[in-house]
Amino acid sequence: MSYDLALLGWTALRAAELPDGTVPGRVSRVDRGAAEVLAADGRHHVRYAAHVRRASAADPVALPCVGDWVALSWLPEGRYELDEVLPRTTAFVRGGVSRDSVGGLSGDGQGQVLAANVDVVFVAEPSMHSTDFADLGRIERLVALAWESGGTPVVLITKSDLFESGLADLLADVRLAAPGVAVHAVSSQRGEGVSVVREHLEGSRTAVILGPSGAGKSTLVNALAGGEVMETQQVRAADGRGRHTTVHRELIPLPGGGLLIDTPGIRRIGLYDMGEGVDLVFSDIESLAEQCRFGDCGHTGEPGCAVLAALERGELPERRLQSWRKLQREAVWIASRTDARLRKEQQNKWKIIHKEMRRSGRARP
Ligand SMILES: Nc1nc2c(ncn2[C@@H]2O[C@H](COP(=O)(O)OP(=O)(O)OP(=O)(O)O)[C@@H](O)[C@H]2O)c(=O)[nH]1
Ligand SMILES: [Zn+2]
Repeated sequence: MSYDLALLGWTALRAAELPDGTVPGRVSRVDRGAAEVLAADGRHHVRYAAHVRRASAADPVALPCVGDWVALSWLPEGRYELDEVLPRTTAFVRGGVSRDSVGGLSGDGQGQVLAANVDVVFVAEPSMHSTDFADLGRIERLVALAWESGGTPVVLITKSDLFESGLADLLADVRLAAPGVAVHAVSSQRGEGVSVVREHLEGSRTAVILGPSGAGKSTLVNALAGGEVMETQQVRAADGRGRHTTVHRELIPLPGGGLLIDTPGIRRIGLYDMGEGVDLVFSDIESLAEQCRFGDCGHTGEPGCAVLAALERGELPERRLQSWRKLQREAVWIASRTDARLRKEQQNKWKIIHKEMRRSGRARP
């Protein structure tokens, strides 16, 4: 069994970063301390080299994750070992804070990479869901998250068949909420817009689909995969063998080209991983704010406030301003949590250094 690495997204740029004497592979799944890796000569279950384990213990961000390109070394005992995680071009990092089992926040969190080397981030929002219409605020959050990862967001208004009458207006509103982002209407049920989604995956790009439960993500994945979410003949180089059994895979090569990453972590990803993406998704308000007379303008009635002026002229929707304020409050809070963690780390580091200094001082004759 073999894989065509180009169809898994391997590029000349990445090849230049591969250490001599190793072979490349892409992580399709991780288990504790081991990964499933797709390589030119097949699929391998590999353990991490000692230096990878050490680096990961010091900083969880160094842990291999789904989507990573890695260098494999052949060991004398006849198996591969994961020797290095190649530089990531993009990453979804759950940093600083993490959600605990009851959905609250636990402050002990350390950065954790949920998926790497994701080129395209589809943000799926149903045109209509139960009695609700598309939630623009949620789109803004997820687009911010997408920017933060380094990937390119693409908004998909799903289930477009349910809201045909208002679709044009809705798309216009969504385009205002996500400046500079491609916005498409999709109906997996009717097969409309699916080919546009596929176009974003051309060139063997890797994507994730974010969105609320019931947005139609799974239905869209099946539409993209042509009904079966499994490896296909096309991705596996011809090897004369038939299709093999479906294995739970989190990196899914699609028959039409391109790959999807679908993991529980990515499905649960939410607000708490946004960081500076907020500035990008609200670039219109940010640039208005730069025109305010006072550098520290709070946009609450100060003279010469460009933000409120735009609001009065009807150029800035009230909803969007509120959304921005809300996200900013949350971002500040998250930043303060993260900083608290950093401060603590710094303090610990200094404690160790001081201890060392005292020790070496005592040791002196
Ligand atoms: N009318 C209509 N219904 C759709 C469309 N796509 C999906 N649905 C329906 O919406 C419901 C939810 O779809 P799913 O694909 O399971 O949604 P999901 O986003 O994967 O949901 P989770 O797995 O909970 O995250 C199902 O009943 C689908 O049949 C569509 O294009 N039009
Ligand atoms: Zn202002």
